[in-house]
Amino acid sequence: MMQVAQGTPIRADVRDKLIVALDYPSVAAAEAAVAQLGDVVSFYKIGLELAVSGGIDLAADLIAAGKKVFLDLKLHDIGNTVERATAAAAERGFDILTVHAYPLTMAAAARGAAGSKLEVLGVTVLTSYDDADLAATGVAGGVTETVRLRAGQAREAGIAGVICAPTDAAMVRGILGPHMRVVTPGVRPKGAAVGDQKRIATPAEALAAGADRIVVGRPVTAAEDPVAAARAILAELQGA
Ligand SMILES: O=C(O)c1cc(=O)[nH]c(=O)n1[C@@H]1O[C@H](COP(=O)(O)O)[C@@H](O)[C@H]1O
Repeated sequence: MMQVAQGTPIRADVRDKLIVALDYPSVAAAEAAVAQLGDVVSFYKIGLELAVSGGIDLAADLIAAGKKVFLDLKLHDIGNTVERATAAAAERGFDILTVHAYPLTMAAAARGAAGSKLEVLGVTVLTSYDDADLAATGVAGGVTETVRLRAGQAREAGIAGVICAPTDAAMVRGILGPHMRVVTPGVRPKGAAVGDQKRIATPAEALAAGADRIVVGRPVTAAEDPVAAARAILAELQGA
């Protein structure tokens, strides 16, 4: 990895590769984080905790401020419900929406997003799962086999791409080819607390394996200095 000197400006295309997960218990806490991160971060994720706490409406303010916004609801329901919820997310101007990578769910989301800029990403196997966790759900194959199957099904469904662990990214990139999206959570800078993640890699490793973007939560949001943490990750991505 090339070292990027401290203070080197981060290119806009590199900035968009870091998606910071706003996993906060209130809109006020999320707004404070966004204000603190300022121009350093250009892409945010609104996930379950913030959405349940009234955070979906925060997207309009973020979009008005020129940020990109990822709505992480990991939808999985009957086709009609998924299609309509996806169309509603597209209408609200989100850039990314997640669904679980089941064929009928992905196909319904593809219909809901048709004609919009919304990128639907299929969650293959959660980064907090290992082979034993997956087996406990009744899925027959291991993590690698299941990610391989679901990545192929995402391609068939005509959605924009997938969410996978950085440790799966090289295999997934091989299945999806150069034009579909590969987005990886489970990213930990060297020395960062791992928490409940099980299949992890560093920001530079994720990019080298073929990820377009990485999703990072606690290594930024729980850092003593979130701005410095985000800058360090961006410098690592720029040097990768
Ligand atoms: O869809 C996701 O974003 C997601 C999928 C996955 O397999 N694993 C995963 O951690 N995520 C999300 O990515 C973020 C990771 O947060 P940290 O572990 O704090 O970096 C959380 O908001 C998770 O909900």
